[in-house]
Amino acid sequence: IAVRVLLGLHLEDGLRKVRMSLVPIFLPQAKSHIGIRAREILHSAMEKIIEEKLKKQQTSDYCDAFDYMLSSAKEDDYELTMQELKETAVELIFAAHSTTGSASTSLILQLLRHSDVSERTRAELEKGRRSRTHVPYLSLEKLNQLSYLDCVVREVLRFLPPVSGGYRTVLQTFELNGYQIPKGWSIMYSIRDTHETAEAYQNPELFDPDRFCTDRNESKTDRFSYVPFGGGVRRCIGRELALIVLKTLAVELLATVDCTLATETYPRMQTVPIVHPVNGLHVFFNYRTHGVERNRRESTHI
Ligand code: HEM
Repeated sequence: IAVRVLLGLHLEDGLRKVRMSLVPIFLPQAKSHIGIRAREILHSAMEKIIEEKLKKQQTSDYCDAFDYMLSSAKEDDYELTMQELKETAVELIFAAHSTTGSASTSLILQLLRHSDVSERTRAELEKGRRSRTHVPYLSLEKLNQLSYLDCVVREVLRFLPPVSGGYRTVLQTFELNGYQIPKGWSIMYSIRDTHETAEAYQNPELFDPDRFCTDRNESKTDRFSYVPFGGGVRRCIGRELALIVLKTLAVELLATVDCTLATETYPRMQTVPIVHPVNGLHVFFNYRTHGVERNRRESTHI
């Protein structure tokens, strides 16, 4: 879906299962080697698909992210190379789709684990709603008014940040906590460790959306204590979109269904390459009608 919507590309069935490597080093004995090979297969297939797409004339008004990328490069009199196109395509698929998918799963998991949080979010949603039978009309303004929902989404991204960290090249020697970091080094900053150890947070091991409520707002004193989207000039460009997607998902779910776990125990979480439950999250969705459950049950594997 991400490939089609973002890039207007159609991957052959066989390629859907190709897993991309996120580790940019070649280790013959390690699994990253398999990943790098898979990425080569993906890149060469993508090259063919991109060439076909470039040949085709734009026949409809619909533009995908790929079309925008090409036209904005053209505006700057720049022609993107095939390598740049392929890398951008893979980056967009991973950066936009896997991250939001991971955060959506974590959001549902945390709502399941914390029924008090679900109920408070639902109560906020139902405030000012004319009828209990329909999903409220969602405008951006309405979403922005849901302050507790904002705290919940922010806490999900602190507690289970989809991306564990990022890479940087040191341009200038600097000192951090008494350690000298030399110019030219490649370093990794850890989002997870930051969220688990930053002094700004009271009991960081607890899932506590209230830490972001206006009177506490624990991350306000330290600019880099809350970094689910990275920081600085290379901060995530999809941040606002991702927050809207996550809040919309929460509103839709809380307004229309009750979720229950379809397995006996909560799944174990894995953090590599991106935070996700081992073997997925299995959930029953029970439709809500007039506050009463309709006798219809659907189990979904997220
Ligand atoms: C919950 C969802 C998301 C999370 C947690 C997330 C997280 C991140 C992180 C940690 C980075 C690295 C920033 C850095 O190096 O400091 C990043 C970069 C990026 N993200 Fe996201 N992201 C999300 C959604 C999206 C979406 C929806 C899009 C596009 C529509 C997107 C596009 C990008 C791009 C293009 C970059 C590279 C920016 C650059 O290198 O300048 N992301 N994201």
